[in-house]
Amino acid sequence: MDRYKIIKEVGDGTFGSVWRAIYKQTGEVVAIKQMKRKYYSWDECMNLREVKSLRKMNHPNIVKLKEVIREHDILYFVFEYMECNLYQLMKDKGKLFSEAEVRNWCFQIFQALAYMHQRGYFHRDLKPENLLVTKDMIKIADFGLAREVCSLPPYTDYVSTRWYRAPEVLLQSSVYGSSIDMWAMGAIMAELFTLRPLFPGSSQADEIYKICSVIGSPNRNSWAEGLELANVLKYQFPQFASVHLTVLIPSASEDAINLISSLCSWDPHKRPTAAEALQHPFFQPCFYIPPSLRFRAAAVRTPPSVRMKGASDQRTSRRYSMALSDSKPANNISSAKMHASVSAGVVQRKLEMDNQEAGKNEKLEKNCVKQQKYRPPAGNSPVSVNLARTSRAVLDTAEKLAQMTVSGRQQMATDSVLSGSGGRMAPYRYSFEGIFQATKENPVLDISNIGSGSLNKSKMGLIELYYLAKLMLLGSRGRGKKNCYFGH
Ligand SMILES: Nc1ncnc2c1ncn2[C@@H]1O[C@H](COP(=O)(O)OP(=O)(O)OP(=O)(O)O)[C@@H](O)[C@H]1O
Repeated sequence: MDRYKIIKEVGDGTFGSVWRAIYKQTGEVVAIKQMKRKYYSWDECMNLREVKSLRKMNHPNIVKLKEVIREHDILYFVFEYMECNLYQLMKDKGKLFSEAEVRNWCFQIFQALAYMHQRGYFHRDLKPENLLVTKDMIKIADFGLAREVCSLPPYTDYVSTRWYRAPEVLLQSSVYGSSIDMWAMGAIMAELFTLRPLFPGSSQADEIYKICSVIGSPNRNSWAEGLELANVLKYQFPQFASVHLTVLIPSASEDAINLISSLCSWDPHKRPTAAEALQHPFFQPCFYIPPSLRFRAAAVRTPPSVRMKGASDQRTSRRYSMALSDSKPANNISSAKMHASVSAGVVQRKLEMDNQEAGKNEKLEKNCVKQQKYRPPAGNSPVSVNLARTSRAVLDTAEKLAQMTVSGRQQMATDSVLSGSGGRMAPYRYSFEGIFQATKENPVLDISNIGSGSLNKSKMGLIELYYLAKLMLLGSRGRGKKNCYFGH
């Protein structure tokens, strides 16, 4: 730990306290989570869900675990540092977020969830406090409760914070799955619009009561399994008719309301998966750039303007991956608080984020995918099939278009023709302020902000115009098909 300079505490959770720190050698800012209980062996640490799941995740919207350190039986996780959590952001916000902001965040989170769920994990404790934000970027953190989809039920341990807890978990089902994350996302999305929790239950029973009072009590049609679960518990749902969510979330568009309603469906099978949610009309203005292109884009150039100072890349994290030292303690460290500089002691550190793990992961993913029931992305309506096709076409076209623009971009990078920021080029990063909300790490392209005055054509290269025109064309094709998704 003496390699880090501890700056200040930035969070205190159930299992650990989190500190902002600086990696002395490079000046990189990191977050160090000091676990509250002691760990007497490495095996114990490596068996932790947080370690097991996070070491397999490599996604721009999942907070990166850079290093694991055990020193004097105290366990530290070193993460990439994020400025604040979504709860803090909501708390400090004087006015409501714009729909574009909500969309941008949710799009990123659904991408991370799609990645995670596909790889056989679900988070189980999604809440605003576990969504970390730096500028336009949002990342999922706290994998303390993450579980493998393939791990065998029954799941009997405590999961999720009450306000975001899915009804099947409230009713003590032991066979829930990744759709509990989707429920939580519905509640979080609604909260982003209103800055108030949608189901602020004061107890387990009150939580169900609050849910009934918003989405209406379940019946045989909406959730037959739920009635059975309630029956087992001898629980009777309070009787409520549903309230139209527009009444509770007046600032949200019809598309947003439609997505929140499907996410907050009683029946877990009726909730969209993360991959399906990404194709919802609410995200129509967002544009997803496939990971293959992100890699190429990153290889071209990374403008300093969008890169966190000292933020590490994978190469940096791999540098620590082999290290595993074991020496005698020199000083004892207080388990209560970390000090500005910690002396060297029994140090064991490890980080696993290599391709071998990724390989293993693919296998797991395949197995999991096999076991999952196939569900068509958007019901069986021809409209939804069209939508799915349109989205696929958008992706394909994006890939082709971006391939076309790679060389052009590279060439122009040298003469700054396209630069919107003093000669700094941003391949695939669309540096035109107010138009594109995209970063290398999370290239979400939001064209919803394009307005008459927002384009500075003099700064815009032909390639951008072509790309933009294509996007708008593709985007407009889907219009008029809204509100038909997920059969609603
Ligand atoms: N990488 C990070 N960068 C900046 N702040 C962070 C980071 N990770 C965590 N935090 C802050 O610390 C808080 C607690 O972290 P975390 O949720 O991981 O701890 P926990 O003990 O598992 O909490 P919980 O009680 O939710 O289980 C977060 O809400 C966040 O504000």
